[in-house]
Amino acid sequence: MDEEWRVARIVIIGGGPAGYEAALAGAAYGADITLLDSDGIGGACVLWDCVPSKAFIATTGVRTEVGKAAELGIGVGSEASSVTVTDINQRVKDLAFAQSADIRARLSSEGVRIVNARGCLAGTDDTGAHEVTATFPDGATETVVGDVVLIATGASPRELPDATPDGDRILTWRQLYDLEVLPDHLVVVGSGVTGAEFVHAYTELGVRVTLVSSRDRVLPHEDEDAARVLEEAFAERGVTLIKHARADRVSRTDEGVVVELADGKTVEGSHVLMTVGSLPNTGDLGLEEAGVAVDRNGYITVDRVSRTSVSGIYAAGDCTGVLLLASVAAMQGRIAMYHSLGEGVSPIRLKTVAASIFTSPEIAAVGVSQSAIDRGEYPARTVMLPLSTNPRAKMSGVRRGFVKIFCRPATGVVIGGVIVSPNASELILPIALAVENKLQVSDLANTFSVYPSLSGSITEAARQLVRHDDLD
Ligand SMILES: Cc1cc2nc3c(=O)[nH]c(=O)nc-3n(C[C@H](O)[C@H](O)[C@H](O)COP(=O)(O)OP(=O)(O)OC[C@H]3O[C@@H](n4cnc5c(N)ncnc54)[C@H](O)[C@@H]3O)c2cc1C
Ligand SMILES: NC(=O)c1ccc[n+]([C@@H]2O[C@H](COP(=O)([O-])OP(=O)(O)OC[C@H]3O[C@@H](n4cnc5c(N)ncnc54)[C@H](O)[C@@H]3O)[C@@H](O)[C@H]2O)c1
Repeated sequence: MDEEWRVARIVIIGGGPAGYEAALAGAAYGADITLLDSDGIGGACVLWDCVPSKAFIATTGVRTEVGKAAELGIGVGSEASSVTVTDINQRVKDLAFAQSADIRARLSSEGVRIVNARGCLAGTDDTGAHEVTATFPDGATETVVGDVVLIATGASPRELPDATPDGDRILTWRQLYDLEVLPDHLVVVGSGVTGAEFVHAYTELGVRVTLVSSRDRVLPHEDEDAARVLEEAFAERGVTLIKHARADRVSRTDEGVVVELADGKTVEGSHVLMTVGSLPNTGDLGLEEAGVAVDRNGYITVDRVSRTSVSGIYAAGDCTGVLLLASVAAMQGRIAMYHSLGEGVSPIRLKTVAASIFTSPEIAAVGVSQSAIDRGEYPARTVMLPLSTNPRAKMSGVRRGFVKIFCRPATGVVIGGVIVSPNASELILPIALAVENKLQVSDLANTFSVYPSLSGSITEAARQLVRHDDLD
């Protein structure tokens, strides 16, 4: 006898990578999916953060490549290449909106119901199913019912109380694409990944940049050797780096802006870009009334299969504060769907996440970090191979960069690595594959790499680890 299964009703709040990837995963299993999004499908990731910043950096990189031509004997220079910032910004915005439209079309074709509304938890009905109030832009409301709710509302730029962005001179990274002229002198406050990427991009366009870092170096959470390489690259491009400097207040002057630091010093510029982190979009979701636990910073507490403290309510992406990356958000969203639909699911493993910083050179890393090894948290053998000896690097005029690989001392199993080079975001994959699949350094070492290639440094680094591996 054929058994009729009731189709699971799933309500997803937020249409970024966490929400839309979950919707696609749920739809593939035949669930009835309603996706509520207030600001555009693709989320902040596609419209304001990841996608536009990477498109902007891809554009600015062209100017740097042109600038390198003279060194290789080609007679053009970056001074000759003019910049029309309004054209660059328009192309970036067009790409972002096109990407958003592609995702919307895909969701619709998979049968996902997309609702342009803000979602808020509104209790349960008689059957125990979760109710969500959808508030439309005109103020009208509708109640949507789900057996399962996924919260995927992302995060927003953190603002300092005395540095309110005005979209003109005091800017968040989401306001950069509306600039009609390039800043004469951009002050970037915050030396995390976002700050570093925009320092890089604007120097590529020839803009004078000052970076205000509250810490003793750029990229305080990343590999120290990689951060040092980036500081050298910044210094070469004339970036003024002010370390141990906390911005307290930013105000407008007749000419531009003045940033007041905690030690009483000031920094003047034409514009300031605030990159001082993000805050989760969890304030107006009815979480407290629903009993959904959040941490002291407002991030929703989840376990490794994206469950919150309330049965049937899941959360994924930046609103959970678990590694703020699009790839992690998407994985958390998919895992939430598989788990809620009773499919086989592996809990998320953060040690296998590969990530990249899109500076020049790029910095990509996966697995255990050098600092964790240095602290004695993981026994490991390590190798760091500079790119300066790589033939392909020499041919392309690449002077900076390295490959690091970390492996277990006895077995040679690869547990992490860092690559600093052009296209490190692409080159990290073999190391990520090795970490994910517990491959040994001998597996990497015995793999043919193309000659000449930058990836040759990965196999060479692995060979150096094999050579010292007495116990295998
Ligand atoms: C400048 C920058 C560059 C980045 N670059 C990269 C990168 O190169 N690679 C990478 O992996 N990650 C990158 N990230 C991180 C990445 O953008 C985030 O991790 C990703 O956006 C998280 O996706 P999400 O789905 O959790 O949230 P979001 O993308 O923020 O989407 C959430 C959506 O939910 C909507 N929403 C909020 N509240 C409600 C509500 N109540 N009802 C309905 N809708 C709601 C929001 O408006 C938004 O549209 C970058 C971040 C920044 C700031
Ligand atoms: N390429 C990528 O994948 C990419 C790009 C951008 C962001 N991201 C993600 O977003 C996350 C957040 O990065 P982020 O850089 O936006 O935020 P962050 O929180 O990592 O860095 C903000 C920095 O600003 C500093 N700061 C805070 N207040 C300050 C003040 N008053 N004065 C001076 N400095 C101050 C902090 O000490 C910190 O170093 C990253 O961890 C990453 O996961 C990823």
